[in-house]
Amino acid sequence: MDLKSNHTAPVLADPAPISKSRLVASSLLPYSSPAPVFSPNLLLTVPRKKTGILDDVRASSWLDAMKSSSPRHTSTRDYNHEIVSADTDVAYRTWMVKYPSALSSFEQITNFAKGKRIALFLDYDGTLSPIVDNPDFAFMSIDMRAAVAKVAKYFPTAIISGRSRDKVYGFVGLTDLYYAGSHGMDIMGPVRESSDDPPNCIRSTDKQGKGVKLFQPASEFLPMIDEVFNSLVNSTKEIKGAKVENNKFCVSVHYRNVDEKNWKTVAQCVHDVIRNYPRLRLSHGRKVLEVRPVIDWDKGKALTFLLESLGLSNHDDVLPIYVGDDRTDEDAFKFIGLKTGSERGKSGIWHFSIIRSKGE
Ligand SMILES: O=P(O)(O)OC[C@H]1O[C@H](O[C@H]2O[C@H](CO)[C@@H](O)[C@H](O)[C@H]2O)[C@H](O)[C@@H](O)[C@@H]1O
Repeated sequence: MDLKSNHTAPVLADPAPISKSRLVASSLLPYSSPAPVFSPNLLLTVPRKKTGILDDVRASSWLDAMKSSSPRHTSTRDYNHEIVSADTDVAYRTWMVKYPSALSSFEQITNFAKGKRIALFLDYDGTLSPIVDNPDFAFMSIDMRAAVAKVAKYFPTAIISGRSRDKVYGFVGLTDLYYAGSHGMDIMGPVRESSDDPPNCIRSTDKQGKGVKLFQPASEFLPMIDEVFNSLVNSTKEIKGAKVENNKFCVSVHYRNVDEKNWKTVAQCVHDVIRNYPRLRLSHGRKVLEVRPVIDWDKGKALTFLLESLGLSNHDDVLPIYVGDDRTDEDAFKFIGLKTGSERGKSGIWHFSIIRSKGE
């Protein structure tokens, strides 16, 4: 990997699929076989409806989804060696074989990256910051900020978060990065004179006065999202521990601090509000229900948009890397897996094992 080159990278993400621990996978394929094959199905384990509207919160799949999107930690490992406890199930072991540790495979990954232009895409919560009880206090460490600042000197680097863009920028505070908030529905990216801008894309300047492209494909949903946010704040106000967060183009309803016996009530509140909005859908995150517009846009599409804006799309020598830990990150993994697969006839995923506290 040429650290002096000004561009590109492998994709690291955290699907936390069938496992009970946080994982980070990379869609890089090691040179050697057996090649881990990217399997989107493996990563998508929570039942979802196409419309996103839940028909019946009493259905067991609903609470199952809430529980499985917040897996409990049962295994122990360190950063260099996989140490799997006795209760780790077969599916998890199989997964680990298919998607080996990125840290143990680091040489393979750097070999793969040699001569390539890397673009780095990072999720925020659970990836750059630890998962904490209060979403307002999910600060990244000084070391993490320094590491991100350093890598951004060598490679174009973007954060793609479920948070509002302003909020995630407030947490990260680095000016050399690009930021996409609201699960990619609010992108501030680089301007490339030769590219055609899609509708909803405007040229603007950032806080430093630098020319930027602002792309908000769900802008028409702003009033609806505000309305839904207010309704959800109101309907959940009696539920102890529930917290509703306005992420501009989507709304998060947190149940991390709600007693599990009241999760159904949270679900019912969300259901009762969004049943009146057929153009909104629901997705699951870590102990959070996310209400978002039904548009064909996600973190994978945001990654594609940013690559294009950087002038790095459709180049064989470009290696995008995505690091993430949540279900919404799977859209980005999927894009990178498919891209890598179709362009190189193969694809690869690695994971990072990160010690996670119980119930995180
Ligand atoms: O795409 P991300 O940057 O990972 O954002 C996804 C959601 O992250 C935040 O919630 C999660 O982290 C909180 C702080 O650690 C934690 O309290 C919560 O339980 C997690 O779900 C954020 O608050 C959400 O708005 C984001 O959508």
